Parts: sequence; C-alpha cells; structure tokens
Amino acid sequence: MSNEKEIVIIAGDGIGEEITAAARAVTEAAFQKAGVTAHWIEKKAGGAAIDAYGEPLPQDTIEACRKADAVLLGAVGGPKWDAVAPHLRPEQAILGLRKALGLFCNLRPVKIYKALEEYSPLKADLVADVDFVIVRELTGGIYFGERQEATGEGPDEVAWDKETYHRYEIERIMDVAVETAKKRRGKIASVDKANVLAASRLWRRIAEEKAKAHPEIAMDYLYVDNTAMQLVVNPGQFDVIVTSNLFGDILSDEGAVISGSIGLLPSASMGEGTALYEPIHGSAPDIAGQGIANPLGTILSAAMMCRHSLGLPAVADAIEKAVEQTLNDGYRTGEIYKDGMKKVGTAGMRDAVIARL
Ligand SMILES: NC(=O)C1=CN([C@@H]2O[C@H](COP(=O)(O)OP(=O)(O)OC[C@H]3O[C@@H](n4cnc5c(N)ncnc54)[C@H](O)[C@@H]3O)[C@@H](O)[C@H]2O)C=CC1
Ligand SMILES: CC(C)CC(=O)C(=O)O
Ligand SMILES: [Mg+2]
Repeated sequence: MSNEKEIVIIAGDGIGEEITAAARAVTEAAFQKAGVTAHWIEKKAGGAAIDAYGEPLPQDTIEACRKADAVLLGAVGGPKWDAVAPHLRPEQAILGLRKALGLFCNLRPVKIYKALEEYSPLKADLVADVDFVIVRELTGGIYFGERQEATGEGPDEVAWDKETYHRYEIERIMDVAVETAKKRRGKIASVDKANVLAASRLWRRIAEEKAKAHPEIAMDYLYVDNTAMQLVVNPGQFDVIVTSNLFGDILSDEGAVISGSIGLLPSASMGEGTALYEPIHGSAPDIAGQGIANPLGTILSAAMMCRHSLGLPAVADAIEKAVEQTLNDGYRTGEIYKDGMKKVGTAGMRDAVIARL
C-alpha cells in the first residue's frame, strides 16, 4: 500500500476549525514517525461554505471527497445560519455528503477510559463494563424522508416528516452489525419502536431474519425508550446496538455522556464511497473560538480513519495509546477538569498527545 495518503479535511463551523487543526497535527506527527506522507486538501462545507459560496455543500467539496482516501470533518452549523432556508441549512452539508458518498453506516464506539471513570454520571459499579458500539443507519429514515415545513394558519398550522425504510437499507446495516458483532462479543441489540411505527416493524422483522441466518449471534430486540433507560441502568449488557438514523443520533449522545464527555467520542461513516470520520458532537457555538474545546473525539476519529481507510492500523494504535496515556497523565480540557488535574485547552491537549506518540 502506498505511503502517500490524500485526506480531505473539512473544518466546518464553530469549534470545527480548532478541533480539526489539532487532529491534523496529531496525525501528521504520527505519520512522520511511520514514514507516511499526507496530502491534506482543505474544503469548505456547512455555514463556512454558505458564507463563501452561498451553498452548504459545493460540488467541488463532494468531488474532492470522492477522489480522496478519506475525509476528516469537524462539525457544521450555528445560530448565525439559523434563519437560512431549511434546505440550505449548514446541517444539510453533513446529510448531503453522507448521501453523496453512500455512507449508510455510522460506527460510534463507546467506552470509558480508566482515567475518566469518576467523570461518568453512571453508578460506580456499572462503569467498568461499558464497551459497546452503536451501528447507526445513516442515509435513510426520517432525516432523508419527505417533509413539509409548517403551512396553514392558527390551530391548523401543520408540519410533518416522513420515516421510510426499504428492506435493502435495513438488510445492509444489519449485515454490518452482524460482522461487527462477530469480531466482538457476538451480541446485537436491535433497537426500534415496533410497538408503534410501521418502519420499525419492518426493521424488527428483518432483524429476526438475520438472527435466524446467524445462529452464532445473540440478537436482542428492544424499544428505543427502554434502551435509553438501559444505557443508564445496565449499559454492560450492550455489545453492538444497531438502530435507525434518528434513534442512533439520540442514543449516541447519551452514550457519549456516559463516557464522561461528548467531546471524547469518535465516529466512522462508511459505505460505498470514501469514508468520513468525525466526532459525534456538533459545532459547539457556545465555546467556539475560545481554544477550550476537547479535540480528543476528532483525534480518535483520525485514528479510526488510519485503521479503516488508510491501511495504517499501527498508526491508529499509536494515536489511541497516546490519547489514553495523556488522560492517564492527568491532562483535562475544561469540561472534564477536576481539582488536581492538569487543565489544558485544545492546543495543550494536542501537544500532550503528540508528546506521547
Ligand atoms: N455533525 C455535525 O456537524 C453536527 C452539527 N450539529 C450542529 O451543531 C450546532 C450546535 O448543536 P448543539 O445541539 O449545541 O450540540 P453540540 O454537540 O455542538 O454541543 C452540545 C454541548 O456540548 C458541548 N461540546 C460539544 N463538543 C464539545 C467539545 N469537543 N469539547 C467540549 N464541549 C463540547 C457544547 O459546548 C455544548 O454545551 C447546531 O447548529 C447543530 O445543528 C449538531 C450535532 C452534530
Ligand atoms: C446534522 C445531524 C444529523 C448531525 C448529527 O447530529 C449527528 O450525525 O450526530
Ligand atoms: Mg448527533
């Protein structure tokens, strides 16, 4: 495999610039040690692209992503663009890019670092058992269904969003869940709302078919409301959670916060085209530009990129180990800071990780 890698880097909005710069610097440092050369191609998406070109996802950004080995993205959105037309919002860039690249699967691994166990809001005896991955369907469901913005007047004013799932969309995400579970503890929780929603009933029927076809997998079926509760009262039961776009979005923020901070969780979006790596959080406009955002979710996303797209598992391991050591050595950004720890900003965390590579 070539030692030259082409990576599209999309900072996006809010803290996007700060966290992607930190992840790029860590990746560069790890590449240097491994003798790998990165060609970083900077592209705009989200509010930054609206400001520059009048549209959230320029064709030029999509084309560059298609040609690259991988895409590293910060986050998009912010109050500055809240008033733009709904179909032109910065968030459409993320949805549009996922669709354009055929990224139907989003992997969101959740674990609690030993050094951060006391930061988890979970009861102390539950923390050690947390180790699961959310396999979220990413290009279907209600985020991509037909919608009607508010229309009409008075009590009859109405708006709606349609949830649609086709068999092929559910089958392929179930297949990813099965393959993921085979490499882990062999357990899948298929999460839906089949007691109410037709799309969820199809989801569950296909999950049952997959369970029959793979007797080596232990498949469990849970409603999403119960799952939200189980994540807090008994998270150790989960190995692989497979769920729809909307439910996966919500449950993964819950997964993040039980790990100590939303700033810690990475993700990989994969499917047909170039894979895309991004932290699970948003653009955090409330702390943007202050140099205090936690870059670890983006740095760990870069590690996932090295493993899954660039054929560099040793570099991925090195980055992940350096992050763990940094936390063990007491470095903390503000949102996970406690007395006695070493308080750092985004750049300080970046440097601490680089020093431990
Ligand atoms: N993938 C993406 O680009 C996403 C974009 N968004 C967009 O981001 C904007 C803000 O959305 P919110 O709902 O506020 O979610 P958010 O995830 O941006 O922020 C929620 C809370 O977590 C904190 N936070 C997030 N990332 C952090 C980090 N790395 N370090 C420390 N603290 C961090 C924020 O300061 C805030 O208090 C919106 O425009 C939203 O649409 C939201 C989620 C994902
Ligand atoms: C634009 C949103 C769907 C992004 C989001 O919240 C996510 O993917 O976690
Ligand atoms: Mg989300």
